[in-house]
Amino acid sequence: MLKSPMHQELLEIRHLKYRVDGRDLINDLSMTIHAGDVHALLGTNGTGKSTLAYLIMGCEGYRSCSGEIIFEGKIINDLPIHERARLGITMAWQEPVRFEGISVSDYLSLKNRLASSPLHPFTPSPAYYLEMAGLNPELYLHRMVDKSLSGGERKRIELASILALSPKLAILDEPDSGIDMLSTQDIINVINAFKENGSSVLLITHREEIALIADMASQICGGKIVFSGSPHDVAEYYKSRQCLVCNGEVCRQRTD
Ligand SMILES: Nc1ncnc2c1ncn2[C@@H]1O[C@H](COP(=O)(O)OP(=O)(O)OP(=O)(O)O)[C@@H](O)[C@H]1O
Repeated sequence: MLKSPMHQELLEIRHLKYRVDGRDLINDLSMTIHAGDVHALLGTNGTGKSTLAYLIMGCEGYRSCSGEIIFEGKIINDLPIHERARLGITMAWQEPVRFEGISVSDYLSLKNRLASSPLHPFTPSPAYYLEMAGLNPELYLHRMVDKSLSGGERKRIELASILALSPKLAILDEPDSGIDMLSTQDIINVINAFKENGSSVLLITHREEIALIADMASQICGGKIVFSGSPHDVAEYYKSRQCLVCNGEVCRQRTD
């Protein structure tokens, strides 16, 4: 899969709307992610971050939206999830998937798209991906992907597997959620590894210290992007928000 030239628009979302039971979960949302960038999406609970991720990925039940989702210049609204994956969009779920009956090493080898490319000068091993995700390969390569792994360990293995896929766009939905032992530095290492791999990242988080490692950031509120800019500016804006559970009204008044 050829990488996009750096800094061209990789993903453009134009006037996206997604309505459930008479409520706009995503409300006229527009944003752009440039090739090679880590773009942080900051927002409090229930503001539509995961919904946006599912819409970009084209998950079941999330395809009847209006507006445009454009990937590398092509409107992908009508494409099912597997075709979007084939284009190079991949997502790490908030709650990682469990693949039982397979070793961690085999699981990461299956996902290692670079290993099947004879053109790639350096094929990272499963051990490399595990280390990038903060797990000691000696302790984990031969473990089985089953219930004996803790939630945090599964999440790290999931992140390692997304890295191995080397996607054009990795959507990381709260990579730090539910795993207090996944330190900020570990997350920074993983994000940097994505960048080194040439992947762009949509980094979903509600922690401004995580957003600060991005190249660009946007704040989502009430299903709408209310502010985009440098991670520092967006983090400052986010810290000064006046609502705990945000429906977008207060933020929209600030930007109108
Ligand atoms: N299928 C659905 N039907 C009705 N409401 C939904 C549905 N999916 C999501 N919602 C609601 O839409 C809002 C946005 O949900 P979403 O999961 O996108 O929030 P989030 O920003 O990812 O929140 P968190 O930080 O808590 O994960 C929430 O109020 C949620 O309850």
